[in-house]
Amino acid sequence: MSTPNVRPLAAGNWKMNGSSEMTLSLLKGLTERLKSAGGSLAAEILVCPPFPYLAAAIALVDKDIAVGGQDCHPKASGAHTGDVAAAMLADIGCRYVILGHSERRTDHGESSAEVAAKAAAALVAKLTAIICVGETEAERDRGEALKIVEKQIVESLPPAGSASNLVIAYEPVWAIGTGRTPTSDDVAAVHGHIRKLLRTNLADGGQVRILYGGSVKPANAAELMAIPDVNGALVGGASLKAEDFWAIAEACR
Ligand SMILES: O=C(CO)COP(=O)(O)O
Repeated sequence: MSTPNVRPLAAGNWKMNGSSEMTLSLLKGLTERLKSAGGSLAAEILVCPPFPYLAAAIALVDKDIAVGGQDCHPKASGAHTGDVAAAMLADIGCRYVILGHSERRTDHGESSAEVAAKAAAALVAKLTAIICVGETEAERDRGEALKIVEKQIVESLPPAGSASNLVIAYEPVWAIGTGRTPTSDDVAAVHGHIRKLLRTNLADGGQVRILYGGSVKPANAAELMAIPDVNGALVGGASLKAEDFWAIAEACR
């Protein structure tokens, strides 16, 4: 549900999916829908393709659709084979970067301290950092969801974070790609807790956008977006189809 003075964000995380052809057809589909809708939606739209397709994506969209990376390195440059600096993302026209996704925490052993360092680098490069947090199924079953999310938030926040350069995404690990979602009450409890933490830790924490992610589909988007302190969605699978992602973006209001 809307938080005063906060524009929702509909963000598509393509993960390791896509091709040149798919980038072209998906972004054509989104820009055409946006044009038909009069040029803008209640929500800001963001797409985060894999690194090889970022430049093509930026060339295809006009400024009403933002493009972001899925990771960056904490250092500005140097001997880090395979990594990408935040300034490089900004240099080609990215405005956002997703950090600390649970798949990176698992696949690459990323700690919250590393996520905080990456977020600090993103802010220096004038990118908005989308910091992902979320509990595993075992942690939820043990009643530790709020505790885990709190620890991740507190440890991942960069010192200079503010509502203008920070977004938090709550993504329960067990809801990602599974078709399962928490109950509205459970989402409300976690988002409410995150809001409290943000208010405590940041001067304008009441204005930071908090996204929900994990099996968001056109069929459940409106219900999820109506929950207090849900200010948009971070969408995986359903962001790979223009029709589905558009329907979700329209529900982010
Ligand atoms: O991980 C996610 C987005 O970052 C969510 O993925 P799904 O929407 O495929 O569940």
